[in-house]
Amino acid sequence: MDLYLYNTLTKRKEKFEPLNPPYVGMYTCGPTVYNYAHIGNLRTYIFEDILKRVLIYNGYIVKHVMNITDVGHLTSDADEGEDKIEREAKKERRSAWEIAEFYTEAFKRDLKKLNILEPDIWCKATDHIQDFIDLILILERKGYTYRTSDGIYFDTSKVPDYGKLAGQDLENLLPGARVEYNPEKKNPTDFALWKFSPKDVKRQMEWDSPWGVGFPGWHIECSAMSTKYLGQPFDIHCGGIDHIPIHHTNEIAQSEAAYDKPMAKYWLHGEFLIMGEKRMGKSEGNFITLSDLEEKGYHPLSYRYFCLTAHYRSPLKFTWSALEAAQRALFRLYENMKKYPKEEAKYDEKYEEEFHKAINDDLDMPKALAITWELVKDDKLAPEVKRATLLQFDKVLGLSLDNPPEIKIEIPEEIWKLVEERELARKNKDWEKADRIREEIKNRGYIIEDTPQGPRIKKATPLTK
Ligand SMILES: Nc1ncnc2c1ncn2[C@@H]1O[C@H](COP(=O)(O)OP(=O)(O)OP(=O)(O)O)[C@@H](O)[C@H]1O
Ligand SMILES: [Zn+2]
Repeated sequence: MDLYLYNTLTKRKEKFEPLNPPYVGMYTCGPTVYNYAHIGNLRTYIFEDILKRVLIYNGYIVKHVMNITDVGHLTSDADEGEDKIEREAKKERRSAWEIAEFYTEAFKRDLKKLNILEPDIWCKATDHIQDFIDLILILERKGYTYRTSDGIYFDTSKVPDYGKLAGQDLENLLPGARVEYNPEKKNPTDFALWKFSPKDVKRQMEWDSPWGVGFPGWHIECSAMSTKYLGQPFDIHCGGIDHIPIHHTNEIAQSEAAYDKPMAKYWLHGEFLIMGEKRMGKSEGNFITLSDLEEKGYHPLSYRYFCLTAHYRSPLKFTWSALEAAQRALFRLYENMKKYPKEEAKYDEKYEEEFHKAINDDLDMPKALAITWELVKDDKLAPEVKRATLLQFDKVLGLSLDNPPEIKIEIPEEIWKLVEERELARKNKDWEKADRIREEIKNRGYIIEDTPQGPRIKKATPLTK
């Protein structure tokens, strides 16, 4: 079945035709590891995971590379301000290396909790300094670079189709860059390939280079590492939509200038998770982490399910009530799954075809979920066939349907005591007392649900409180 994907480069949904089938090279811009990922960042990694699973579902052999930016990402994407890692190191009074290591591990744990398949190659910027220098040397030799007092810059006016990814004329590009326009730059859109260490502050991360001691620009990192591991051109490059006008535009400019061939064939971008009226962002100061959700009684996979309810190219507004609804739906799916007998069966071909069509239509996950529920509600299908079909879908959904998780929460001893007291009151038909205890338990942050198997205790979420 043909697979269609929306390509930011051509602004069209295109039939996916890899350069070297059945192999697919895929590069996803990884995190800048100066803090925990927020659930907005994680929405992008969930979208990329769905993309990768859909490719695998279609029989492709995917080589997935993800970088870790542990140096060079400045507080402004326009090459101004402090290095995010060094700034955090100062704040936390730890070394920049420790900060990077700590948040890299935290990031990997988040991915695991969300059932995100691990990349085949993780590449860390600080392990590839020589690769960056080599690429800058090629650009220098070809006349694309110039020197200012604070670094080596790329001259974007030398690239006739600069900005083609964003599809705007240069006047409209990079409003941020123009505001903070460094007067030594020849063009507002020019960007740093190598920055010199400042004279007044000692940096923790810095390296010698043919131009002076300093550190790489953020964009050169992804250009050099993607080409090193996937060649050029490679098939798919992705990230969040904020990467279109600056980061990916600059990656394309450097890589194509260096090698005179396209960088990647397909460019896919995930829309934002919105919090209130703005995108969720560390720099926006309105962010929530996966641990915040867990502390409030939500399972990470409920967040994954929540993300699947929207198309990756639509903004998604985060609300607690929507997350609550997603958790309920997911756990209803688990309840159904547990009821089906674990017998060998083949999946239902009609449903599988519909599901496959939906995912191959530019990853239409809301439709794929609707088909999933249609299947669950279909009385004509044998339960073991339902199970087999759901397991087939789960190769893409990634919701652990074969092994539904429980929400593991620590229930304090005192709450158990109250639960037992309430059970006793109920046995004695003292309903008033039982209700009083239920209220008491609720005030302490837990919810009792009476089920035929006895009481079940859950941590109260902001909505059930
Ligand atoms: N609100 C959001 N919704 C979805 N994806 C997002 C959001 N904010 C950032 N992203 C994406 O998350 C990924 C990781 O970004 P990165 O680690 O560079 O975060 P960041 O830019 O430092 O975060 P922030 O801008 O929030 O401080 C990128 O692909 C980026 O496009
Ligand atoms: Zn990148």
